Amino acid sequence: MLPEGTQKEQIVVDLEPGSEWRFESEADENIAIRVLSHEPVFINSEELPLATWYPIHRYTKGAIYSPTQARVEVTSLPASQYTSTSTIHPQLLNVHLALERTRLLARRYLLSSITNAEGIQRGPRVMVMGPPSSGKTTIVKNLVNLALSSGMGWTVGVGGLDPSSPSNLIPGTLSLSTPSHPIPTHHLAHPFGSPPTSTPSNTLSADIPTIGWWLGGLEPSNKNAEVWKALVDRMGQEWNKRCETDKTALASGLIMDTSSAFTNPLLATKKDDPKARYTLVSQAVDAFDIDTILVIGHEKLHIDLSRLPSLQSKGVNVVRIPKSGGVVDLDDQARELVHSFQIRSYFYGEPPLPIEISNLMGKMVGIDGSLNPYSFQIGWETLVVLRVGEENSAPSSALPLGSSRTLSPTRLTRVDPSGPAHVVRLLNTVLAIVDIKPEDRIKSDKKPKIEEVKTEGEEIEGQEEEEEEEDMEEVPFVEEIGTREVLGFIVITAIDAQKKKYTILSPSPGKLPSTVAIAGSIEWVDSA
Ligand SMILES: Nc1ncnc2c1ncn2[C@@H]1O[C@H](COP(=O)(O)OP(=O)(O)OP(=O)(O)O)[C@@H](O)[C@H]1O
Repeated sequence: MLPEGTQKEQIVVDLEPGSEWRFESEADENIAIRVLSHEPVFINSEELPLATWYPIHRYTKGAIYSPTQARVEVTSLPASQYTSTSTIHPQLLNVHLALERTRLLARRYLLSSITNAEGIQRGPRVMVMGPPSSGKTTIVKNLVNLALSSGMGWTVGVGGLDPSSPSNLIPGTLSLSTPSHPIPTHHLAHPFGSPPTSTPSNTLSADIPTIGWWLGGLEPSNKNAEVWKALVDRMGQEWNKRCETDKTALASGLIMDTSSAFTNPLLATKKDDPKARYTLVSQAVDAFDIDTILVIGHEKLHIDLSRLPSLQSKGVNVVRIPKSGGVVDLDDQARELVHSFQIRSYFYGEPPLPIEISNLMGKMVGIDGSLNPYSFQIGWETLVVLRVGEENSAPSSALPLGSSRTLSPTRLTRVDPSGPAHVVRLLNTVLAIVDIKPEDRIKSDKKPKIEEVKTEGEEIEGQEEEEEEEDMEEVPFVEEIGTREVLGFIVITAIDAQKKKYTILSPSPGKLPSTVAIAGSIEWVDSA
């Protein structure tokens, strides 16, 4: 706080027409921005409100774009900041206008049966591809925000096929969300807004309905390719189901972020079809009926995809757009930090406004509230922890000579916490909770013990008295539950091997919606 009577010097950034002010805020740099002039100014195509402070939390990287001459005030200048007139906004606007035209024609067809020369009957379905740190997420966000700001009432679907930068859930998840208002860029936790499950309703970013599917890893690989395919198929079915009943969603279309692993032509190529290329790209195109692929920068990828027979036969339009000069190359440490932030804000809600910003004079945009996560103990036998996929089964070399594996690639393995290796592996593990219906149970003599979870850290009644030891190896559920949409996430924060109990962190109090959880390779330790 400044001593009374001292006037803090006003810091003003003047923006030339068509320029952007780029910033990278560091660990101790929380800033706020407000627009002083009457011309519109945008952050990732979300218009900043006039004369209202817009907070930007530490570690955020981004750019403020102004199509005309404009002035913004900042509370302090981050160490790394500059203005540039080389922006890709005009190209993004061109792409947006083409998509908007498709949406309008689709809506006329769907609502009034007015046909068009091109035979457009539904909105655009776009997939954005590019190498790591090429600006994929930023471009998706801009295109979504441009559509949501158009005043046409679109409800564009946002597909997250990049589990390392999940649209608005936890790293390791594939997601589908349908925002109805422009998505803000005030912190790096949720690039596409916060899921309603983790944040109370508010005025700025939350309340974005989101469905998630758990890969449990940060990218598709040859090892998890079959699980990935099953998840993507399910996502595609979900999207198509929605479009069958919701004409606005069908006309609004879908914009999809993808993993940078998609740029690897040999990803998921199998020995029995060695010539197959971009297998997972073709599969995603099929699952979502994608009609346009935007390739950022990468010339070879653009040519490869333009010539790919599976895409050519479907008439997929492959368009190359330039990479923004402002995109920041994120190293492993920065990525880990983002993941940790994302998981933390899933449980604790949006970070509170830093003191240096919350004390500002003048209007401030509405911000999300924090959450009160909840910790409790649950018995090993009560919480059934499973893993999905071949990765978790014994290596082929361990099989008897001459025999080959006939196991399903999406098979379930139950984690037996009594094995010392498992206990160590489960500590700090993020688990996805899956819904179990009565018909998912495989009938067996020994029934799985699925209990109600008691809250407030109480003992789970009756557990100690249980005489018959359950077979911890047995998976009492159909395989399909492993690739089902998830209900939420928990973290195992401690393990008591003597009492055979896990301590669990859950985003909200009350009993768990299900006691069947899927583990992956995502871990989290709260270091905030
Ligand atoms: N024009 C810009 N000015 C400043 N920063 C930018 C600009 N465009 C993107 N960034 C920042 O660069 C970083 C990387 O961009 P982004 O996350 O969009 O890339 P990506 O290709 O999706 O990355 P990933 O490899 O994680 O999938 C992000 O922090 C983003 O905010």
